Amino acid sequence: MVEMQITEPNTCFRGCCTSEKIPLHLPSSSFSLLAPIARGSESTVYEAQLNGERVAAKKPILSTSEDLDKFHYQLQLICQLEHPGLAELVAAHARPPNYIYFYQFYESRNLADKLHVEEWAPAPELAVSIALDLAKALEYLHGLGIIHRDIKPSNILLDKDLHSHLTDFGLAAYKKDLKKVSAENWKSSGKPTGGFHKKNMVGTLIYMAPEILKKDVHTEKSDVYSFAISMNELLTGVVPYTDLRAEAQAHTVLEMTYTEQQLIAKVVSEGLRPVIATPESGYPASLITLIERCWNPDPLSRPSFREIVEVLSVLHNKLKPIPTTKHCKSGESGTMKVNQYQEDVNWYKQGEKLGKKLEMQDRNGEVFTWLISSTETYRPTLSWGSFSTCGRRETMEDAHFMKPCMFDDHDIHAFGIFDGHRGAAAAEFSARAIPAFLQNYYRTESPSDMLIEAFMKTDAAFRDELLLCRNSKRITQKEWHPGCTAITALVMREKLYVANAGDCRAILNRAGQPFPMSKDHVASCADERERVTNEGMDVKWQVDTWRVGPAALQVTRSIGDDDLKPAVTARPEIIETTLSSQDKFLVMASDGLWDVLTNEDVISIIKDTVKEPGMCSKRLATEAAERGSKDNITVIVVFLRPVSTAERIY
Ligand SMILES: Nc1ncnc2c1ncn2[C@@H]1O[C@H](COP(=O)(O)OP(=O)(O)OP(=O)(O)O)[C@@H](O)[C@H]1O
Ligand SMILES: [Mn+2]
Ligand SMILES: [Mn+2]
Repeated sequence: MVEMQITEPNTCFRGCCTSEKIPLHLPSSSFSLLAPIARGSESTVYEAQLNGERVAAKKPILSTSEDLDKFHYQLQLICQLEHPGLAELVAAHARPPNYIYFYQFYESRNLADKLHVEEWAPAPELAVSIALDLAKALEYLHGLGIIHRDIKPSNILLDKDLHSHLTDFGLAAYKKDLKKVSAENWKSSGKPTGGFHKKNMVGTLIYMAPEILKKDVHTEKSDVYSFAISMNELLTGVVPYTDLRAEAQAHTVLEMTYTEQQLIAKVVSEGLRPVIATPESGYPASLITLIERCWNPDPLSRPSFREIVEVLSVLHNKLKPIPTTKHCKSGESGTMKVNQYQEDVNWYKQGEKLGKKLEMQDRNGEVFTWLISSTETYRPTLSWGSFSTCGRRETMEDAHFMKPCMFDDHDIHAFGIFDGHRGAAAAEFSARAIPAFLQNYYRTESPSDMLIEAFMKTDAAFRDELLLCRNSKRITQKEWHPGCTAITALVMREKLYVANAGDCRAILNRAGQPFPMSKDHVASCADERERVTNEGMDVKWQVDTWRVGPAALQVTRSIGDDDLKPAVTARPEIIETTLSSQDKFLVMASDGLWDVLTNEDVISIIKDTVKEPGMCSKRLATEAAERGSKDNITVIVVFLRPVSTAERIY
């Protein structure tokens, strides 16, 4: 216990904080900060010496006068507290230039580290006694009219006898002061621990009551909810939702992941809760029932801490010590590590190899009439460029190709974008195979047929190749079914054909207006949903949208995805049009762009960008990333009219 000398007048710099117990200003010689223990977004906690004793020094980052006001508010509040279940403030320094809280040092770390770093599994009677300590402390706080607002295992400190002490009063406030706070204010004032700071969001979010996630005002009952989530974590040893949550985003494919937004939605509207402790683990049913009551969606149905203390006290008296059991660690869920399945397959190369095979086939010198120059007089003048970025994703699964002057003809050009899911394999393969097929399928009836053939044949070839690799054990994972969406534009003299399967998109700037050259094939589109269902594949609303089959694919057409064939077809939809001088440029992109930019946005962004297709592509991708796109982004811009040098140079 640290014995403190108090120098009068014992107040903070402003004179608003007073205490009879602890000093509020200290000679600088009396303390020294040693190593930092924890760095939060709003404060750093140090191991420190105060008059020769070991303490924890919490130094908040105070950069605005608001922060200073908050410090004084918090200090006044903490000075009122005295309870064995709360971390004990032994001194404070509340004068410039130093604003520091000094707490008694609790040596057995915080409950989160204890559970997840140390993998500590307390015997049931110890877990119940920790819960009881905590419930008593909260009953005490609520009795003073104070709401803690940040109950979570990392704010529960254990002393050497494993008694718990609630700390971190950074968000604690008198209930009377909270009433007036509007949702908006709260959102910004609760920035650091309150969790609306993106970086820290998840850690705290999972303890927040549904009404808080809906931005209602905190009440005692929201503390009850956070208490329940924390106690269940103590009983199970599992971080809430880690069985569901993983790093990757549920995007085109739902890879068992829950993004933050989706988690909120589920907790709020579907009553999702962490997996609850089971009676087999040695906990009495009444404790499990109590937790369920405490995380009831309706705050009014949750018990008060007075009642919780009653129930826990009875339990505590009843529980006989039983041997400790080791927690079962939650499994490595989530992101598929595709690279582990396929070590030495280069899918670009596989696609190229296919092209070589096709070239060797006999062409017979046959040329179809549609390949012969038409009599139309209009000819677009093309210039093209592309840009692609991994964006915020860890892996790049987009691929593309640009093939000008096909068939050695200056008036025939092709461009394609492929957006992979469940790995990049299908996208990389298709980016080489599609142009190869186009080169070799001119004996079809029409350019549209040629495009359809190219897609269908590429899909078949890719799935064959995958099977081959599986049989030769170059791919070890049986249940790996990579796929990609695909879009390909073919400019043939004055004609433009766009083949699309999936959710990439192409638009023309026609007379200044966006002119769609493709339709998104996603399960949220009723026609597509019906088509897939008729093919005998389930389409269900999952997490955030309609999704296809067990793989929960968001798109309804793709190359690959052999677990979903034939319902998720590779057959593209073709849109064709005749180009005229009205048509300024074509923009094609993967959904990473269209997720955040409308067709109109795209047209207007190019309008004020240097008229160089590569730069336009880059500008669009950058803009999309800035607007929050979380996906890979690939853009191809094709100007269809001569661009003046003045504009090019800018
Ligand atoms: N009195 C103490 N004794 C030992 N360790 C402490 C003490 N106070 C804090 N810590 C350690 O520092 C960590 C952060 O403390 P605290 O929650 O008060 O800071 P914070 O900056 O508000 O954190 P947060 O990121 O939750 O907002 C605790 O989880 C604990 O590991
Ligand atoms: Mn904390
Ligand atoms: Mn905090």
